[in-house]
Amino acid sequence: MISVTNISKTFRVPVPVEGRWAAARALFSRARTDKEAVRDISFTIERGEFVGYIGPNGAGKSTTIKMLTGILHPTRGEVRVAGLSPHKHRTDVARRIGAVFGQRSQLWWDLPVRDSYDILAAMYKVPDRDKRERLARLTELLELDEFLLTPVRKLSLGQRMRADLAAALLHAPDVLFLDEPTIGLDVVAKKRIRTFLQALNRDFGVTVLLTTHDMDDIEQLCRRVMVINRGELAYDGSIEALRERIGLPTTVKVTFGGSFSVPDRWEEPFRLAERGDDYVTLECNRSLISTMEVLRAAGAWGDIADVHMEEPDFEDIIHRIY
Ligand SMILES: Nc1ncnc2c1ncn2[C@@H]1O[C@H](COP(=O)(O)OP(=O)(O)OP(=O)(O)O)[C@@H](O)[C@H]1O
Repeated sequence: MISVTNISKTFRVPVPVEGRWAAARALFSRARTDKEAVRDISFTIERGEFVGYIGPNGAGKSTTIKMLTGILHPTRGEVRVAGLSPHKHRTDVARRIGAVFGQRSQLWWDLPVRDSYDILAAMYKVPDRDKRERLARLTELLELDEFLLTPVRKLSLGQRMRADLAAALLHAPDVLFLDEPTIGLDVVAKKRIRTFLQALNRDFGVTVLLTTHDMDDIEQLCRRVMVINRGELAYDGSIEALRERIGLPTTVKVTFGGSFSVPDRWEEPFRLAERGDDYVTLECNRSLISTMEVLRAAGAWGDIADVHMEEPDFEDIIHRIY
């Protein structure tokens, strides 16, 4: 559905000026230099995938999305969305894709939400019947009823995000690009958006590329994650494989029913992290040993009453990569 081959994007930017009166001198300086915002990135995304695209501020995420949507043209390399070049076939590609930029609405600020949908449907040449059917379905799924007649500027952030999602889906795109769709939302509103996105991907087969700084978004929604750092693709694969690659330990807390004794040494590759009155906390790398094997070993130390397992926090993993 999306194929990206060795794309790079270079911007001409003013040369940074240092020293006395730097700001004033920068204002009048004509010196320019090249800044490579995206460097030699390649990936493919199949139809129906839900992929997370993450990276620190300034890593090149938005620049990539802009090249995928045809807003920017790569300096080098090739982009194909549904077999088409977003730059050369911008209108055709626009019909196949939807985009939501959390920081900025594509709705008309002073108009009631429903009027924006009428304008967008006309722009995308959505037949009247399709528009009515889709809007009815989206209204139900996103609970738009309560504010369809309200001007966009009066909506809460959560309502606006739902309204924007519906706007991006009115022309039934195959691919949805989401840039921070849950930014600034409270827990309940985030959950609502995530549930909707899950259903959209699962039930309607929409391919989703999600950019976010919210690691819970990624963990709950994406099977695959791509990490970009300083313009380069640093990782592309599953969250589980990323956990294993970084090698942060899985923690297993074993509580014993009665007395227990910890031997001085054992064969299996796990370590004792903590010992309490009635429990031990063990750390292991699950690519080296299964939890069952850890428990089998700990079972020889006493009667196990309870087991609690914790995977390494995704946030910690990301910090390691950045
Ligand atoms: N139009 C532009 N002209 C010059 N430099 C740009 C332009 N757009 C982006 N850049 C630079 O390219 C780099 C990548 O920016 P980009 O917006 O793609 O990052 P990002 O990963 O989306 O960051 P964030 O998480 O902060 O949104 C940054 O150093 C940015 O300053």
